[in-house]
Amino acid sequence: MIEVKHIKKGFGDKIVINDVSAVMDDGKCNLIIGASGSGKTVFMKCLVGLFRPDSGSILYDGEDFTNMDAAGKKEIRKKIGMLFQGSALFDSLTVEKNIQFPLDMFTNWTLAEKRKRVDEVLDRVELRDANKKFPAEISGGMKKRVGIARAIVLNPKYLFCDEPNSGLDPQTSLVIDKLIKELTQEFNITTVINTHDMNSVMEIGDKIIYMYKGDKEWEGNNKEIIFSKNQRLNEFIFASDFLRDAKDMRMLEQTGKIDNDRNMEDLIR
Ligand SMILES: Nc1ncnc2c1ncn2[C@@H]1O[C@H](COP(=O)(O)OP(=O)(O)OP(=O)(O)O)[C@@H](O)[C@H]1O
Repeated sequence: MIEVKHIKKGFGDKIVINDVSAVMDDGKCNLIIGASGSGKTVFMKCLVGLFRPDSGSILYDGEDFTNMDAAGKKEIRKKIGMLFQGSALFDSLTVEKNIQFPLDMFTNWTLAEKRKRVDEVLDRVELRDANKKFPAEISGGMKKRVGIARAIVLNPKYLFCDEPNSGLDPQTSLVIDKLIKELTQEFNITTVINTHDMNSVMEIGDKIIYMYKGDKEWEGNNKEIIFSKNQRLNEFIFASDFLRDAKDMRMLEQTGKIDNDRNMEDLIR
């Protein structure tokens, strides 16, 4: 569990994160959503220690990360996996060397042990036989899988994903979302995801935190979001007429006012 308590972060006299508190749950996909510039990336960077908040604290399973010394922070960082936007693979390294990289950095394992672990995670993300390929030789979806394999190779307790679906088609995005959700549940990882993708919000949003101009404007899950009366959230999520109609239909459906078994042909005839 990650607890965020009253963090503030600004640059010069511009406040970017304004007294935000939140809890990121174990075994859950915790999504941060919000318009461009609302502070999602700065928030995530505060969480992983790339930015130091101006005030407030961040606790990793009860340990105060914000005020730890460098050695303590390094120990927490070893438990963090990161999936970067655009996968951020090393182009000159093969798939297996990319995945092996964190093992080279953080373990004293033998080469045989590292290879075994790389094969295990490649198998888990369903990328068997891709070991010797270079990033340029694989698709965007496969690159994401390699990024995920690298992020989980050290068995992280916490997983951060920055826009995991950027650049992917809707179907591949769903497959990647499903994989992240499965891994989160399987290994009881505290997963934090920055996303703009409304499919992800609806599919894997166990907890959704909506940021608006540096404030936490709304928090809930993918069932509650349909019924939210928060106007800013609704304007953000259901931006088009089509999505507004879809929301209305879903609400009617969930409140039992639409019979799902009705014969649609009768209705439109
Ligand atoms: N290092 C920095 N120095 C100064 N201002 C910054 C810095 N990083 C971010 N900002 C400002 O903080 C605000 C929030 O930026 P942030 O990148 O967190 O937004 P975001 O919600 O992640 O947007 P997007 O969805 O476009 O990635 C922006 O106004 C940005 O210009």
